[in-house]
Amino acid sequence: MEEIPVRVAVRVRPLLPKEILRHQHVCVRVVPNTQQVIIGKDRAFTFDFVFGQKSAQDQVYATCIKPLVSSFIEGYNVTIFAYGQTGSGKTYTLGGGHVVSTADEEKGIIPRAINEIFQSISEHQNTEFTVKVSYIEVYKEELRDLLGHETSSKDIHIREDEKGNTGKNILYIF
Ligand SMILES: Nc1ncnc2c1ncn2[C@@H]1O[C@H](COP(=O)(O)OP(=O)(O)OP(=O)(O)O)[C@@H](O)[C@H]1O
Repeated sequence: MEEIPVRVAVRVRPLLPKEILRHQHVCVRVVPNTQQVIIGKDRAFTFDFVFGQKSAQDQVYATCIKPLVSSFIEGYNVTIFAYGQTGSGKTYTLGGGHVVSTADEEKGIIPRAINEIFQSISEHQNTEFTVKVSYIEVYKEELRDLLGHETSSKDIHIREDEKGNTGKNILYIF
């Protein structure tokens, strides 16, 4: 992947059944064969990646996440985050919801990336790996450990070290 530090992907989600029942309509149009969306009649915006209503989870993963996971496996720091108003599809795209019961093709970024990381680990028999995971919710300035409900929010700290890495004093869950 080309050396661009930040890339932005936009994904348009389909209308939900309740929105169809209320006769709501989609106001964003993806221009075919471009990375452009048009809002309303003529307000065009260009992004690094654009995914339309019919885009599949594997398409999103293969296009903009897989190359980052490969870089991560090679030792680079990588951040992927979803941003958008409530109900816009962040959880769906990240696939952090009911992962265990989700059909394979519906799985989002997190389970796909985890699979790929462990697949890569299993292919490197002579190397020792340590995988640490933390899953923290930040809500109204409060931190919550989503993997350990008994952890008090007071015991979780986000700190930055001299190299700008966060996580050194953050709570790790093994
Ligand atoms: N690409 C998609 N295809 C089909 N359904 C989708 C898609 N994106 C989102 N949805 C559905 O839209 C609804 C809202 O999505 P989701 O819960 O992911 O939003 P969110 O941005 O995480 O919201 P919040 O910020 O409130 O947690 C869910 O029912 C989800 O299944």
